[in-house]
Amino acid sequence: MKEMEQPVLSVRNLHKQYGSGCAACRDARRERLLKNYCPACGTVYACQDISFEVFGGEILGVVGESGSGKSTLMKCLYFDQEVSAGEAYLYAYQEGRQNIFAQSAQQKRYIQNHLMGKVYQNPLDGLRMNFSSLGNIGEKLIAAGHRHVGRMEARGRELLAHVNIPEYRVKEAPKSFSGGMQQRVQIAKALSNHPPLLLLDEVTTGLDLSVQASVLDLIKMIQRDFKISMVIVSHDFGVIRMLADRTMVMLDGRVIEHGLTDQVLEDPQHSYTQQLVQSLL
Ligand SMILES: Nc1ncnc2c1ncn2[C@@H]1O[C@H](COP(=O)(O)OP(=O)(O)OP(=O)(O)O)[C@@H](O)[C@H]1O
Repeated sequence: MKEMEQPVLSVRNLHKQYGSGCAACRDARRERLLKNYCPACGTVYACQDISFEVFGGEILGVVGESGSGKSTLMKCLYFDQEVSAGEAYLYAYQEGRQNIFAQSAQQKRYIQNHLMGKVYQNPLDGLRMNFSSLGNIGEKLIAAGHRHVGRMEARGRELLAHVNIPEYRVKEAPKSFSGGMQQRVQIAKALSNHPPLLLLDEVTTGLDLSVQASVLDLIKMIQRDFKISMVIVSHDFGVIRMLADRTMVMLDGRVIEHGLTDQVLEDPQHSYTQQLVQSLL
């Protein structure tokens, strides 16, 4: 019998709140929230009880309006923020037997440096603007324990060529690049250690439409060439439709719908998803 495929990432009951809560909003009293916000104490319930899996080579899209909790979810997954509760398992880490949220700071750094890549909406968060593009990739390789300068440079050149940075510009710093080129360097950097999982947070937001299209094409090409699993967050269902195999719709910190992207598009169940799909027509 064929063994069940193990998920690359499995997230269970992830919860993130900003604030300690009060008698009016704790436990089962969440119906008293205004969207994700407790008017009595100001606590924000940014992510509530989020569970999902990502399988080998697939793209999971996360779509939702501003403030629905998408970026918080990504920050928690990449340890940019501590979760308030919940568990996550990466198959590449101890064969998925250890909750990565419960690991030491050192182990979390190991996971960040070897097993995950993240591409931020704002290139300032993912790149050192004054380092050369090759230097940015070198930094990530050094953090993962590489020391051989020649091999690191060769890897950097190979990756930058893959994301279409011209060979003659690889020693330039990203600060002199266009927004689209900066995102390409971020993607190359995130890929440098062959991570099994890539997290992309609103990576095309703010780019011109034609530049957006070229970055989306690049993401599709990377998935095809490297068979890498991805979680892609966007407020734009058009982006998710183009890239994601499965889609999770978030509203007010909760997942309100989850399914194959085609299914969600053809037969949206929740009224909010219906509005999102309508807006695409
Ligand atoms: N550091 C923080 N302190 C308090 N509340 C926060 C903090 N960061 C985010 N929030 C709140 O958490 C909620 C979710 O924010 P988040 O940035 O995850 O949403 P989003 O769906 O990514 O939206 P956007 O695309 O606009 O960033 C929002 O209500 C936001 O105000």
